[in-house]
Amino acid sequence: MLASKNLLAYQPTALLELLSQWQQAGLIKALDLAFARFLYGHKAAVESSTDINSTTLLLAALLSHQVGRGHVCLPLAPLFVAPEALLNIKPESFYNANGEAIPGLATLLNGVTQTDLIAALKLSSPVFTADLPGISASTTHNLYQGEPLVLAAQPPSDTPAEMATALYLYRYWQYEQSIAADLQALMQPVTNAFTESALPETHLLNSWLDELFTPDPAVTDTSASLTAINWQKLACVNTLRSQFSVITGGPGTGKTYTVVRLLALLQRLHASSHPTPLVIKLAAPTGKAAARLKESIQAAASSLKALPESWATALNRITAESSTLHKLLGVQAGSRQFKHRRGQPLALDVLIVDEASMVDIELMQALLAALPRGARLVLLGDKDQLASVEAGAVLGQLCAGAEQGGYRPETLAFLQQFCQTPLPAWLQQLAGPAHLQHVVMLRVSRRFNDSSGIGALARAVNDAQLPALNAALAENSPYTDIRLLQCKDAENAEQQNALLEALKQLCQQGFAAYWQAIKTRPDATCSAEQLDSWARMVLNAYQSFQLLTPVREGPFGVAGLNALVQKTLSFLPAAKESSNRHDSWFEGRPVMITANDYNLNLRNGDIGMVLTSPRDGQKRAVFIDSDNKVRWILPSRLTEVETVFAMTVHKSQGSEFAHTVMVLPERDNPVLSRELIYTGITRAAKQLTLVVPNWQVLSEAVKRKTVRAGSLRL
Ligand SMILES: Nc1ncnc2c1ncn2[C@@H]1O[C@H](COP(=O)(O)OP(=O)(O)OP(=O)(O)O)[C@@H](O)[C@H]1O
Repeated sequence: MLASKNLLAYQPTALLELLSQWQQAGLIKALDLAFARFLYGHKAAVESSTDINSTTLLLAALLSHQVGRGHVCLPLAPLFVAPEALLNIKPESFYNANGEAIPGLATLLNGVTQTDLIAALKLSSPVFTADLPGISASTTHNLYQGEPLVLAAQPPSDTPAEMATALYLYRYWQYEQSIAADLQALMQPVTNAFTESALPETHLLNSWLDELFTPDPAVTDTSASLTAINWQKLACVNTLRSQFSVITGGPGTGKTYTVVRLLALLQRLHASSHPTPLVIKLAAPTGKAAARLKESIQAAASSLKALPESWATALNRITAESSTLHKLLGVQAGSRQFKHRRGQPLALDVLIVDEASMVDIELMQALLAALPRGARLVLLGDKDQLASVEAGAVLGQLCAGAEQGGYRPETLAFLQQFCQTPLPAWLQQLAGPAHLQHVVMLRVSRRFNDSSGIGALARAVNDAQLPALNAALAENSPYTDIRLLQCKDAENAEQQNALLEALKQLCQQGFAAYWQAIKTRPDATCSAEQLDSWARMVLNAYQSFQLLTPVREGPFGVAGLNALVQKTLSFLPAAKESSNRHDSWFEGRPVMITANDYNLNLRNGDIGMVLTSPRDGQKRAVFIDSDNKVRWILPSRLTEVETVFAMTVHKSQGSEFAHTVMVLPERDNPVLSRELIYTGITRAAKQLTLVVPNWQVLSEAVKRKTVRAGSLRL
């Protein structure tokens, strides 16, 4: 019977037919099917004597499916443990439109072992077997003959068993290899002026660090050792040990505060033996994040003015200029390759990358390849945030285990020299992973202290503590910075209407500020400066209130919420005009750029506002560029834009809003995860409103932790 046949009994053509049925049923995408078909055709084209079998075709389609979901590879073992969790596709047989049973993944894998899969892959011509025991990396490289797939058998030592054997697209395998090799080189103890031996005496370094990191009056809890430890100082000093380091921490834990002090320290150390300053560059994955980094560095640098005179030269040499990573590396039209790459490196000594969780594997590989010899790389980011939109979760992998420290005895001993409080023994791990020796996690949030509901909620979500989540959001909770709007009964139409009404009211209040700002329009005789400062005021007022949602479709998705806002805000001509196909450029329309526009120098994610200039009565979209200049752009020049009363949580990464309203959909959706909820919550700087049409959706999302497959071996 067809439904009970397992994978090994399928001919390739029959398997392709089955994949086609999976695609029609929405289990996999057209691209995944096309990839399997391509491989079958590829085999015919190369007239290989070896075969391509149904196992390879199935796994290739599944790999393509996984890459589309952000994974770097397809680990084989979890296919047998929890295929649904791994792939988010139905494991059992299901039925097509004609009521016929179609075998699902579990049926296909019935009676098949991982050894069967590996044996079949190894027989297949499009599969290259890498990492064979006893064969060196360079020999492996020489053996490669252009196969599109790579079967990588990981050494079992420091990788979880379930990741042990994985199938890769060649490109991603290559990225991982390249990142691992570059990081390994950067993690060696440095041999230039910053080697540990070249550092000043510990007591001198300690006194410099004490000047930079004065005891923080905000940290009142000195009883608990974790908060008594000055993690910022440790992060700063740990960075001196090698050319690579990571400073991770939640919102407001002082990543920028620390890094600006690190820059001062590096310049001071460098000045003692070099006449010219270090060339420091700052970058972030998005224009918005780059602009925020610049602002935060400027603010943090100005807080250092009280330092003793001996710091003056070093402080003058701190740069706050930041750019996007793409701009730094030099995008080349029509090419995936950047201007700066291996052999044509960047001209810098120190590179600070903020919001590193958003850097995908391809960009990370390009960045590391473009670093010049001897340069220092510091990644800043929140390991608990959503990973990059494209495949990979490099920051997450580099920080895996950072809560527990994972420090080898020599790392802990080094750090202890700079910490008055004894470091807890649990931070030590005899053979701690190499990468964790370069990571320091900042653990005290200055923005969200003990009385912050946003902080409490973020912690509850991160720890998947549903009781704590309930308590933080309860009506009698002590927190004034968070508010819950919910339907207690998701099926109750009356409650749903009440929820929508409450959301409309919230929008009326929240969006009133920017409309008030628009109404302060200067008159036609105003100067260019007056015009710009009006636009700046409107944009700033707009930033104070933002709707976020995890999804695009449905009443609580981006489209539904944008429509709701336009209908609700009576002050917008939008309610009438937006229905007019020819004039969606109504005044007060907030817009987001959805694709980089190199001609206009606008970046994906930039937010602007449509305003009518009092000077000529013409509408323009107004943006503030990375140099903090106001730009007035004719709407007709903008092609890739969308209204952004509401934006996806993904798009909100790297931004924060005074009052964030996070609206969840009414039905569960596989994109909802703990990281997504955490990211949305932590976009709120002062006030958070959580809109929950169905409590089940929130609790399921918090339970769903995304682990992206990939296995950087360092
Ligand atoms: N040790 C400290 N003493 C006093 N103030 C501090 C200290 N550390 C951080 N702050 C203050 O806390 C606030 C948040 O710090 P900072 O912006 O550096 O955090 P962050 O981790 O970079 O935040 P984000 O999540 O926005 O990237 C800033 O106002 C900063 O000046």
